[in-house]
Amino acid sequence: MERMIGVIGGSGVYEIAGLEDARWQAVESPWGTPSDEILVGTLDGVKMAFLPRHGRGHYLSPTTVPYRANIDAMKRLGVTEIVSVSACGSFREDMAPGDFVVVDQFIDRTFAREKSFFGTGCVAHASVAHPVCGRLSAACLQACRDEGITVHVGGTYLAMEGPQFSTLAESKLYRENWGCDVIGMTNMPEAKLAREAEICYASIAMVTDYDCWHPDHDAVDVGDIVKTLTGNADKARAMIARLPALTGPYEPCEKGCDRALDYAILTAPEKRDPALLAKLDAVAGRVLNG
Ligand SMILES: CSC[C@H]1O[C@H](OP(=O)(O)O)[C@H](O)[C@@H]1O
Ligand SMILES: Nc1ncnc2[nH]cnc12
Repeated sequence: MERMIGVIGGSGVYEIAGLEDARWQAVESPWGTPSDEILVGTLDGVKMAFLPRHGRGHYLSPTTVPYRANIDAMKRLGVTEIVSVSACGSFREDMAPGDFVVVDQFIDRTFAREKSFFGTGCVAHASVAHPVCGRLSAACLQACRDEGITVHVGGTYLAMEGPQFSTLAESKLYRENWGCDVIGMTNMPEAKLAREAEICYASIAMVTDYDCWHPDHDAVDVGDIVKTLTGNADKARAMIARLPALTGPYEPCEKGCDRALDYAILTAPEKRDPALLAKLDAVAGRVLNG
């Protein structure tokens, strides 16, 4: 197996620079059309694949991002690890706009999205107790530090449906009662689907604002967010450029992300739906055909 680092770019991150032999490649998926073509190339001898989550021109909302098609397309390309970079609001005074957070937990409050590749005809229950890959997250942390980025180790990301920002009552609930650190609209179900696809996943949340709980920041303003977003996007691209050198050649995941489906599928072989199995060829081919 060869390492291929996938990067999913969030708001403000619609391309990455410096790839050798770079080309935008269309990838077909039985789960729909991915957000965009995928920019493939090589960086320091490591294969890379970049996908802008909202599409170039930011035409997809957090609800309409085709999360399953995106993860499936990455799997079909041979991506072994996904680094997600996302804009987020902060619930903590010390996580200031411009800071990065290496997310390690999520609370999923999204409700209008398809969240699994599995279902009737092939039921599977993957564990997401530890929803990010510790090894990949450590590499991202190192890359941030090497770039001189102010980075926080660990944080709980509240994934909301959006597209509106939170009410003050919601913001206080997530911060004061639920102990969340940051808030965004896209990392769920992306992280869950990456786990089902047995792809290591790390999330770097880039703080753009203090949401609306902060006494000095009355309401979230997209104009202010965009100002911070541009600087964050530059830092994200610099961080990503350091990853190939830090990760080195492929090795099986010591945390087991690449074996997440080993005991997950419950449906008896004779009860499995051939049409669903065909769609699962990339995501679950290792366990279904192995
Ligand atoms: C730009 S403000 C809200 C928007 O930004 C984040 O997107 P992403 O996670 O893709 O960086 C947030 O989740 C919202 O979709
Ligand atoms: N405050 C916020 N809430 C949800 N998503 C965001 N993305 C950036 N800032 C956000």
